[in-house]
Amino acid sequence: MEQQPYTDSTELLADRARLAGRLADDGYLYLRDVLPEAEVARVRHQVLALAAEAGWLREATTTGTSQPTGVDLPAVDVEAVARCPGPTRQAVQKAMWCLRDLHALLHSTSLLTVLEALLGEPVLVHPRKVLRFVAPERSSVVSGWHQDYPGVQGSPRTLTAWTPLAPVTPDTGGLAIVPRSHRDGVLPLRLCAGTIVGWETDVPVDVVHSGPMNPGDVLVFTAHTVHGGSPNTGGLRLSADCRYQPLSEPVCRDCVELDDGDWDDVYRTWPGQGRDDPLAHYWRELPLDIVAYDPRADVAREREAIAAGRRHDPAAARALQVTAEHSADPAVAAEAAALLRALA
Ligand SMILES: O=C(O)CCC(=O)C(=O)O
Ligand SMILES: [Fe+2]
Repeated sequence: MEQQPYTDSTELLADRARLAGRLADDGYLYLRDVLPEAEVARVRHQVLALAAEAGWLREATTTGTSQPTGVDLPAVDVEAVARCPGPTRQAVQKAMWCLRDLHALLHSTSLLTVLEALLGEPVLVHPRKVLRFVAPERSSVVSGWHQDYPGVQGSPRTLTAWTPLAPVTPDTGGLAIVPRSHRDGVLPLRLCAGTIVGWETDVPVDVVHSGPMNPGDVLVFTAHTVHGGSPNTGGLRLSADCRYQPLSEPVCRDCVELDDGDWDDVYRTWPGQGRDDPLAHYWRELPLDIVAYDPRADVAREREAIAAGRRHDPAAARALQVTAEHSADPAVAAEAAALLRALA
């Protein structure tokens, strides 16, 4: 697998047609200095404050952890994060994700201008944003090669923006992109025990684009571009991602509604509990075509994981665990749990 640096498309920002042409050719854009650095730093400090409160950080130092760009990041106390009981860890991550400034950052005018230029029409910013707090050793399980479309559904023209909240170095790894991988629609998957979802895109990966990134830089890629998080052997990797689509196209309900709790729980942490806040429930004013999530591909994958489990295929371990925890069919979940125990 050949590693090459991202193609820097920053200078195409002034030329909408060439910018859109580059995205259509390569399946992604690497753009420097799109987001205001002070706004990124504000979110980073708030996330780090929550991490410190949870006891997840070692003493902040100004030596040793200094990154090349001069951002001083405290080191993560990996053992403390590992010791943290699951529900507490989820609560801390949820508190990070709820931060109003995180949501506001992903609505920044400078970023929306780029996405409107690329989509050529009014844009829906997906309400469900993602914050990733990746401690070094957690990265033995990576996001793995995948396309966003099967999970996001709705408009196939959806674009993802991925942005680091702290510098991405070769050690922390960032988001690797398989250039020109977006041209053949939805690609097949294969079982893979080392990824978060238990599957990865089943295509040969010859060339990968990656590289260091600074706060303010953004990667934009299509819903069919193959990409995945790189292993993190360094310090904390902090990033945010969000999806943007043409407002006129269908959007999947799961990109708008939360699985656990409702949006008012999120806004409870916002100033004035989000009352009269233009960022709260903003999509309710918009003429959305909301469609149901189509579970057929997930169901087929659950069946495949079960079949592989019955063959004692160790590659099915993670997919069986996900099926055991999340299948909508209790009999399938129970069989997945039993097959997983048999594999161990
Ligand atoms: O940061 C990662 O590990 C994965 C991010 C990703 O898959 C995305 O933003 O769509
Ligand atoms: Fe993704």
